[in-house]
Amino acid sequence: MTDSFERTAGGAILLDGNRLRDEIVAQIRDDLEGLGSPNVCLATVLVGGDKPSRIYVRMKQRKAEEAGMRSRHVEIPETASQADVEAAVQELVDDPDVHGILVQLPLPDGFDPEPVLALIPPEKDVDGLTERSMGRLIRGLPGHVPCTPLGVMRLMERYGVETAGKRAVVVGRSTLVGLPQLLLLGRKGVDATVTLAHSRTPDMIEVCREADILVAAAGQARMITADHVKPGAAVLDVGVSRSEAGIVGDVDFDAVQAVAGAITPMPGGTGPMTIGCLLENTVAAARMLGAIPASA
Ligand SMILES: Nc1nc2c(c(=O)[nH]1)N[C@@H](CN(C=O)c1ccc(C(=O)N[C@@H](CCC(=O)O)C(=O)O)cc1)CN2
Repeated sequence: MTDSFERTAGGAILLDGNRLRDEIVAQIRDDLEGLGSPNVCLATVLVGGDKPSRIYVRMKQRKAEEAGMRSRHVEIPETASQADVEAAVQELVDDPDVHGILVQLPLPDGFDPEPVLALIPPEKDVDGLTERSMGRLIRGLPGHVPCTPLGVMRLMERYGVETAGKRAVVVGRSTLVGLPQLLLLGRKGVDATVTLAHSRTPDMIEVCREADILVAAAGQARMITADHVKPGAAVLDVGVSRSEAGIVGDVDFDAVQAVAGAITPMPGGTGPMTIGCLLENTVAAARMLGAIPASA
């Protein structure tokens, strides 16, 4: 790992997602200004009134605007029908001025996300979560990659965490994070040897302690303790639990930072990177759709 980065009290490199997200936003803003500020538009769809989802969507819109993009927002009440949601998404699919479409997940109970996501063509699927984008990821074809696991990769790259020949353990098997993370870590050129651990994994501590890179994405507050971590390992926390005391990750930061070689804070680690990568995917979408010159 390269030195001269900010470190925790215990000496681990702080994998600062806010900082890298801000660098990404500034870079996109400069690039778009250099191209004469073309129309690049991210559309967000929020169904129902879930408070965290509303916060995430607002953050996405705000950062998109800071990056010099347009943002379009469609809000659909929980009383609407599945057909209403599908019609709203179809309208965005058909609109040539919209380059990226993001349906905030989870949808409220009673809505099926699959037919909604299936409407989004791969070029506009800036979340990378549709069947076709996931299939492309598995097949190694070009396409948008899910933002949170991509953000984990970008953080490791930015802070010089080596992956080739290293052992990686991903805890959690969600389609949003765990499964695509597994694929990204094992990709040619990244070349980690990856283990997927989950709620039915026996000997979780021993499995995690083998990891040079540990990605915690189980949604179990502070489940990763110092005992789970090999000294010097990079630990990336993707889990989010909300408590009276605020946001809590899957990693017991205070204990683990004393053992790890590098660690994400929570908040301020992988969450902001989800948004940074979403914006990068949106620029790539605009390029695929011809709104930005291919060579830029
Ligand atoms: N369609 C999608 N839905 C969801 C995704 C997603 O990638 N696509 N991921 C999560 C939520 N999410 C983005 O939507 C997200 C979560 C957290 C953050 C973030 O920056 N968190 C901050 C803390 C913010 C707070 O105060 O609440 C941090 O970690 O520092 C951004 C995006 C589920 N749904």
